[in-house]
Amino acid sequence: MTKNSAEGTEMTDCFLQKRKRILTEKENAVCVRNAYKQYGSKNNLVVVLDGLNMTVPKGVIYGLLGANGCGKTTLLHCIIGYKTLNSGDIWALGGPPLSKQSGVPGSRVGFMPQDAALYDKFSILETLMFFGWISEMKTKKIKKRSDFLIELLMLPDKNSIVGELGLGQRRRVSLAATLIQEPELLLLDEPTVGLDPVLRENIWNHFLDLTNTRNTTIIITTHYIDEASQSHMVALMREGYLLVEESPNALLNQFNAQTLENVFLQLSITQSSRTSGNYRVSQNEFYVSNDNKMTNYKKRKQFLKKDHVQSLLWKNFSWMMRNKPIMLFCLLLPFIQMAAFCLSIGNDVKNIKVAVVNYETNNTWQCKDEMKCNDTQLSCQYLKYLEKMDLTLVNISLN
Ligand SMILES: Nc1ncnc2c1ncn2[C@@H]1O[C@H](COP(=O)(O)OP(=O)(O)OP(=O)(O)O)[C@@H](O)[C@H]1O
Repeated sequence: MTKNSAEGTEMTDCFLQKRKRILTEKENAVCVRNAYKQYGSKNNLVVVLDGLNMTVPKGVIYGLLGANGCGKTTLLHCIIGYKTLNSGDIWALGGPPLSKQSGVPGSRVGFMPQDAALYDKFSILETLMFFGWISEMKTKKIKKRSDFLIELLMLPDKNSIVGELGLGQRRRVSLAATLIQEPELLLLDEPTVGLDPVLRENIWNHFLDLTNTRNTTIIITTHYIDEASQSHMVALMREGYLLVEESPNALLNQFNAQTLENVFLQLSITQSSRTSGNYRVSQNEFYVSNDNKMTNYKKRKQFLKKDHVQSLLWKNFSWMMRNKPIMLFCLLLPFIQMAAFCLSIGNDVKNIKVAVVNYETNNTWQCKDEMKCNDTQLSCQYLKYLEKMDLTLVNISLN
């Protein structure tokens, strides 16, 4: 356990108790009940979530631990609505999985995926501007917060191009993009993997600050047990469900252990020795009734949002400014096409014989030299016009 967490364990427990007391069913940030998720078909079936229950009260850091491939990412994807459960229920911020909540604006949720999903051509600042705008933030606030996050996450110059950054730096930019909007709920998939210890400490202090000052809820997946011990709640995921979901201090007391690693070892051994997978250390105290499921689900989906359109236009514009030759070609292409068309097949025909059958003048083709306003032999006009072009008119009779 780090110095920070050791000092804060008692405070953390008080903090958690206080949160629990004031919680009502509706106030949980995330609730998962009997979640079942499988991949593949009969011959190649992988059960990733197997009756998983999870309760995340508002305003806590929830550390989700588990071995590689145990299903942490899948669980986060189901909470944000990117993937759907085969069975079971999920409530997030009082409604269904987040992407299915029409009324949940971007500023309420931040998700940092495991792979930094960033636009390579943007600079760091442009990336943060883009994510800020699509979360409906004001430009001035984005700039201020960008400066803070660039310093906090020890990022290189704000004008550095994302595509030219190292993998670790790109992940930090991705974290900054998630944090820029100060959302109500943060879901972070291994945000600190491979980071310098000092930087990890800074980031965790910021997380603690967010929960204290803004009541932000943070679900964070990690492989580092010492890191997770700084959370207000930790959960250990194994074989498709959570073996435990408690505050670190309560677990240490309950298992009479010195470290969380010991607790998890005991739990894993106990689980392995049981034939059935029904052992659960803690039961979820904050059950949410079905009535809440549709909360926030009534507003109609907005098809076009001004901020989204602005962000996308800006993204494409800045791409064009960086690729001037391609932009010029795109702008000139219609003119080039028009010119090519006119030069190749759009010219007037010349030096060909044109057969004329003119019933208006009874094929005599004796047009008056001067036409008057009330003359009806308009064909004469047209034939005279044709004669002026380099055409040879031949009068023929069809009789
Ligand atoms: N789209 C998919 N199709 C088939 N199997 C998948 C798919 N996505 C994930 N899996 C499998 O589901 C299991 C859980 O994957 P998941 O990425 O959720 O685990 P994880 O705990 O996040 O792993 P890690 O810590 O390595 O990121 C793995 O065995 C993985 O191979």
